[in-house]
Amino acid sequence: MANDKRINVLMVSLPFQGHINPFLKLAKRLISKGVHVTIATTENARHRLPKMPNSQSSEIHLEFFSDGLSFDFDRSDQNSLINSLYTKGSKNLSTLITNLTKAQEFSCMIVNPFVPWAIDVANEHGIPCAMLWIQASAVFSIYYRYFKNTGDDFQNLEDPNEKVQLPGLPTFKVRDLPTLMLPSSPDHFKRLLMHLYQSLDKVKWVFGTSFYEAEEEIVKSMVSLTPIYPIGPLVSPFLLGETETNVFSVDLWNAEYSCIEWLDNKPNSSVIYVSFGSLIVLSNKNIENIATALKNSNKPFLWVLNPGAENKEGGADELAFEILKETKGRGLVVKWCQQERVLMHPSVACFVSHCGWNSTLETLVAGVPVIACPEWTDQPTNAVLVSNVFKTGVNAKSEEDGAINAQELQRCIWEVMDGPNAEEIKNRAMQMKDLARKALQDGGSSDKHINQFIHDMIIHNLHP
Ligand SMILES: O=c1ccn([C@@H]2O[C@H](COP(=O)(O)OP(=O)(O)O[C@H]3O[C@H](CO)[C@@H](O)[C@H](O)[C@H]3O)[C@@H](O)[C@H]2O)c(=O)[nH]1
Repeated sequence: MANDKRINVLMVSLPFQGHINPFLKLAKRLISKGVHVTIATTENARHRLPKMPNSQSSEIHLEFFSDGLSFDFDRSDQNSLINSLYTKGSKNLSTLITNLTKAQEFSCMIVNPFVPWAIDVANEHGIPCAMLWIQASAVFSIYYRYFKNTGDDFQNLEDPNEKVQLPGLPTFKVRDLPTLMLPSSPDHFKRLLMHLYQSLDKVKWVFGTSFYEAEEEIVKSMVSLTPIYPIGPLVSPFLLGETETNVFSVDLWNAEYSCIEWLDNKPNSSVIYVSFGSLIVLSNKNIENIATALKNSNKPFLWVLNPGAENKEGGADELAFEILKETKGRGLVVKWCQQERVLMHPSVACFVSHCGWNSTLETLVAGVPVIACPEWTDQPTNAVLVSNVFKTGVNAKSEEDGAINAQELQRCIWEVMDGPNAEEIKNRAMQMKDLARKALQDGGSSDKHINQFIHDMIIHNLHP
């Protein structure tokens, strides 16, 4: 084993876009402070993420291990993927670490929460472990109280309208909680989260991708339990007004650059941007309801109906064609765009979003008001954060079956763009933009947490 005392960090994440990108952003921060970073992800990333930075051209060293499944296995079968990662992926990661540590010593392994078995692998190898929580600190805190059963906070999860009052958070309803803890969620997710929370005593540091000023009360409420240190917003440097010297993000699909030219020809603060992230497959009913709201809103719109939206029912492309015909050139429908550039474009007025955490953080940094249409996992909770904590948008009430309601969406678009509260929402969004940028600047709250982490690793290297 090498005996030099430089700081080498090994990060472990699955190659989903919303999972690996925050790791790449953190890697950039650490590298800028002299830390050497290796990221290990599963082999299928090579095919899944066409724009993955390659090890030769980037300062990040990339390593791959097999998740134990064949190349053509359908990984949307999450139960099989999780099982294979537990039985085979963990062994393959361990072998990789054995080989890597012949040449270098790792001061820390930073793991993605959705691979909790990696915490055990770090422990077996005697490497101090940190976790980068890739969702809102609020979600970390809610799961914590549920999976560690810290009190009687959750009386009746069967009733979506039951109220839940948790420290540091506004009053929630059961329907606003992260869906993975609800009775309707498949057991494999609950087992995974239970394992994660049971393993927390083996984790030396928990970091969040958010920033202190956005979730101050929540962060404070965790101090006496397991503290979470926000080190974000971990978003693209472009959004933060920094120059991007190297590729530090990956994209699932190639972006359609025509969007920016199209936006260039629209008046300031006039366009509704619509996107549901990289995983959600919109039902035809939801596509139709969004289309109706956009048509009746009478404003220009840019809609990302991504390749995933070619849903099992079929017909998303035909529906998109119909919308464009009916709105007579007011809209543009694309399969993928450079979201960060779209959000920073002066023509964009608001974002109709599923409230995936990365998109939510990006809206905070860009100062763009949100109309939240959450679907599952952390999105309902993020939607409440947007409307009741950040106060940078509104939460569109869904129908009883969870579908998007066209009239409600149209009303929310009006509220955010033209209603009596529109100015206040925009002002609040601009305040958050300012706070988000300051957090990562020298001496900002996130910068201090990153410096403290590096300091702790140096001390550990000196006194292992
Ligand atoms: O046309 C597009 C659309 C999206 N994006 C980017 O894709 C990412 C999407 O991430 P996110 O908003 O987090 O959504 P998902 O891809 O759906 O992320 C999954 O993972 C997140 C992190 O765990 C969770 O918060 C979400 O609920 C879950 O669906 C963002 O960085 C966007 O900028 C683009 O670049 N171009």
